[in-house]
Amino acid sequence: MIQNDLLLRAAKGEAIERYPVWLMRQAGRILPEYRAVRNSLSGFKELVETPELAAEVTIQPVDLLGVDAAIIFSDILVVPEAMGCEYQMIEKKGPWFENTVKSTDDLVKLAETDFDVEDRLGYVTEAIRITNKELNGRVPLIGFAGAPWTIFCYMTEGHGSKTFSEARKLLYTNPTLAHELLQRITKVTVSYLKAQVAAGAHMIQVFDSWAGVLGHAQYLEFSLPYLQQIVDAITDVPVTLFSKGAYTSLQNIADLNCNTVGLDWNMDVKDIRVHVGENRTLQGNLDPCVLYASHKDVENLTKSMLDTFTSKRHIVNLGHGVYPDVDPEKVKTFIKTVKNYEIQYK
Ligand SMILES: Cc1c2[nH]c(c1CCC(=O)O)Cc1[nH]c(c(CCC(=O)O)c1C)Cc1[nH]c(c(CCC(=O)O)c1C)Cc1[nH]c(c(C)c1CCC(=O)O)C2
Repeated sequence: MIQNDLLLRAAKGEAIERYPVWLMRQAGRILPEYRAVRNSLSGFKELVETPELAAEVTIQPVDLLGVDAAIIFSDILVVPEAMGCEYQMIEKKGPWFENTVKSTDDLVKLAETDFDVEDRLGYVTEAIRITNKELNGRVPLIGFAGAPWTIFCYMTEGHGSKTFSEARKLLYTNPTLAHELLQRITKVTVSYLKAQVAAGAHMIQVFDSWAGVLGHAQYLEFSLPYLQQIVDAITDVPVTLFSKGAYTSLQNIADLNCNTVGLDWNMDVKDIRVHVGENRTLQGNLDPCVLYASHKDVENLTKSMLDTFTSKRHIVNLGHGVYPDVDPEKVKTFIKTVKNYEIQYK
């Protein structure tokens, strides 16, 4: 039994007393308590791969910030790694893959997709089990994975990019290879997410962080069918699809069998509600930069966002992950404002 199950009720469209609130990338980054754990280790990956410590930093924002959900501390890049593309997390630079997939030869060198997820990613499911034991039902625990398109971006490009032109190049020069790789990623992602649910994740979020580099037709061809396979396979818990920058495909995303659609801060909540209707919960979407403003402005701008909601079907969040140098006190003001806001749509 979960004591505070607001998040799950909001995702399913059930009655709520107030809007639930959590932050993407709340585990880590902004908390000095996170950095203390992180700095005692050799690096980010050691933290990700040590279940007791991953559980500890997962729970920190619940204790210190008062969010209505925990999200398991891990990374979307554990999936390509399990498939045979090892990554390094380079300080101040981000992810780096020594081996990328650019040809059929590269594809055949990858691991078979029918490996046992517990074998290669058991540290994540173990972290989920430990977290739930320690949370003791206080709030739900969110599991997650990258969308196949976003994982494809890292596996082909090898690192972050503004344009992901290497990834997009493949869509034109070798679409067959692209689809093969996307299908492989999808297969592993489905097994991985099922393992997270079996271990105790109460909800799943799929991050399509690089949706915005694709045009509408390409999104429909290279991302949406794979998201569809995922939502159709994860049936036991609510699923959120967050496709950053996918303005022109939002209706198609909402038409998939998901519970919640994540919105980035450029998306207009009112407008999207008109198009999506009452059958989906919307998550988001305060500009993460609002948290650099004064406490008074954080409060006012959060209230202004809440005033645009015309439904109970909302989960409050930022429009993307919280930025690393944000003052945790501003995050607390954001959370407090949401908690004190009187909801009109019960
Ligand atoms: C694109 C992406 C990645 N990882 C993730 C995404 C999708 C979300 C998004 O769009 O922001 C998802 C992610 N990464 C991390 C989480 C933990 C849970 C949470 O708090 O939300 C989650 C959900 C931890 C992390 N992942 C990373 C850190 C920082 C590393 C550190 O502590 O040294 C954390 C806490 C590193 C990471 N991991 C990634 C990058 C580009 C980087 C480097 C830059 C950055 O910090 O964002 C890939």
